[in-house]
Amino acid sequence: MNVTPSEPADRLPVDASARHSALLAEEAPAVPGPRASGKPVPPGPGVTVLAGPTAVGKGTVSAYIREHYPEAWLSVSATTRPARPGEQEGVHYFFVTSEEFDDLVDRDQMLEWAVVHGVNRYGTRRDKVDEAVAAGRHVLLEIDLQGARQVRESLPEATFVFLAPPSWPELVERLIGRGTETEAEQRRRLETARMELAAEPEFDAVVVNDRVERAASELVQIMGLTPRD
Ligand SMILES: Nc1nc2c(ncn2[C@@H]2O[C@H](COP(=O)(O)OP(=O)(O)O)[C@@H](O)[C@H]2O)c(=O)[nH]1
Ligand SMILES: Nc1ncnc2c1ncn2[C@@H]1O[C@H](COP(=O)(O)OP(=O)(O)O)[C@@H](O)[C@H]1O
Repeated sequence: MNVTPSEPADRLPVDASARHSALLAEEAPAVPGPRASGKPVPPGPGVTVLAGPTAVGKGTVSAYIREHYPEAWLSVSATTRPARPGEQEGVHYFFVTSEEFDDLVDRDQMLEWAVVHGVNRYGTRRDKVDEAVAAGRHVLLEIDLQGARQVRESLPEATFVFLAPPSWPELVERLIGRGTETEAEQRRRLETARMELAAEPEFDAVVVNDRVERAASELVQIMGLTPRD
């Protein structure tokens, strides 16, 4: 008798909507609600750190601020990841080789740096931030949680803002909707996101990214700038 062996369920091909439902069906972690900063709004220029789980919209909110609030100074990170189509050197990132990144670290030029999502290194150039603060700018660093923790060690006076999703299902939707990661990578990032959400109490304030303009307006207010609604 010729019997076709059945495949284990986890190797069966599943369509995208089934994968989507599977990711959404997993137990949702607690998602923090809005929390005002306990710290007073800085009277002058200073550094604000924006962190939060993958796909919450950190890049989107930062891009909105770059476009609509030219008075804010957004740090441009150095990264070893290759540029994506449309990304410009010095605008989105400083794209450097692994050797160049090592050199920046060895010369203590990095305010903070981290391996993000297990592959590439990202870091903030200390000299650029110092220059911007000295020039009286309100500085925004959009970095990951490991980097935020390092900045808290070296610049405890900075303001630390956690960007939270409106809900866990919405975060899953944004990650899937962005469509830039494989399913395995999405799963890995969602596991990391669970840990990142648990770090919320380390931050001075929580801004919920429900609508980009609203979240940006709340963030610039925390930075000491005047929001435009
Ligand atoms: N620690 C640290 N993290 C950074 C820095 N720049 C970007 N990141 C983080 O790196 C991650 C990857 O960013 P990106 O390359 O734009 O990829 P994408 O978010 O997956 O589209 C995000 O979580 C950023 O917050 C940095 O200078 N330092
Ligand atoms: N307030 C929002 N409402 C709906 N979708 C959003 C919002 N903010 C961001 N997004 C979408 O969510 C996805 C992830 O945003 P992105 O900025 O890439 O996240 P992060 O930089 O935190 O990884 C993108 O497709 C983006 O267009």
